[in-house]
Amino acid sequence: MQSPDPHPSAAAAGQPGVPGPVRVIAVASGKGGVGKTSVSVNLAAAMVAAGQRTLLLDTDLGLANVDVMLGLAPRHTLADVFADRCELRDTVIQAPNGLMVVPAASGKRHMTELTPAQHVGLVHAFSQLDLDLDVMVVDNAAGIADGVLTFCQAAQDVIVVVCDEPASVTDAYALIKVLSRDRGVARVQVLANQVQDQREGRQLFDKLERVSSRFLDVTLNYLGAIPRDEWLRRAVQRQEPVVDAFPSAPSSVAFRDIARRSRQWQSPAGARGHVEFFLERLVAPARGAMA
Ligand SMILES: Nc1ncnc2c1ncn2[C@@H]1O[C@H](COP(=O)(O)OP(=O)(O)OP(=O)(O)O)[C@@H](O)[C@H]1O
Repeated sequence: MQSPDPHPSAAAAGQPGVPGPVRVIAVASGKGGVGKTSVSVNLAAAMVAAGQRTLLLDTDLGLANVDVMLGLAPRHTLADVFADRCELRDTVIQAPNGLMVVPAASGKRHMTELTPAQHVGLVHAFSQLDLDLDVMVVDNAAGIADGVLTFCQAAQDVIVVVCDEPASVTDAYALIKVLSRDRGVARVQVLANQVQDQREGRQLFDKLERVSSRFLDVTLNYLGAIPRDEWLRRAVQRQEPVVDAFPSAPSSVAFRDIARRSRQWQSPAGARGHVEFFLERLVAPARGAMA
């Protein structure tokens, strides 16, 4: 990977041939296995189906599985970019449904944590990517590692996926707490996954909301719920998004509804809504960490 460009955000919206506003949505969960990657893949696929040019970025260098879920066989991954074996643009692959994907690499234990220099390098690499995008969905690793927090802090919106297990709720709260206290994140979207019914989703949100409003200075929005759905499991087996494989499945209907509503989110005050905003916010904590 090349050294950072001193002017990484030369692109300005409105100029001919220059990418316009890109909404960056980070998906995180605290606890692993709650369905974060399923949510990232299907939300991104639903956005593509709605006509939005969407890139799905897998940042889980330890247990990456976006490519597996989509049946892709990447030649290069994010891990190759960090090892100077290729450029970021070489990693971008297109899924059959038109979704653009930057895959990570599975099993690189030594790479699970990005160093501040790697963050800066990634920022530089993104600034060189000449893609016309409306949305970038960032699938994060489970947990509250620095890299996860940095990606969430840099995005305009953070979706925290939670399911009805005590550890999921506790870990989601821990994630929201560090995002709010240490990273200044003021708003978090909560998505309940694998619910039996709508009431269960709302109850999960209420639990989180009660404790957050008492102890934290953060606004939680209830994004909705994805039902526990056998069709989603079948789609995972087929290595396809459920929204494409089984469009009328209950989970597909829920994903499309959430994708539609996410288009109506207001940008937080001060956010310019461009990919440069994401890049600058990624690079800022990295510079701080190096100082
Ligand atoms: N709404 C759902 N209905 C039925 N099964 C689901 C649902 N969401 C996720 N699953 C199943 O749960 C399993 C874990 O999902 P997924 O890999 O998306 O979780 P994750 O949170 O990304 O895990 P990790 O933290 O390991 O990356 C998958 O096998 C998937 O089939």
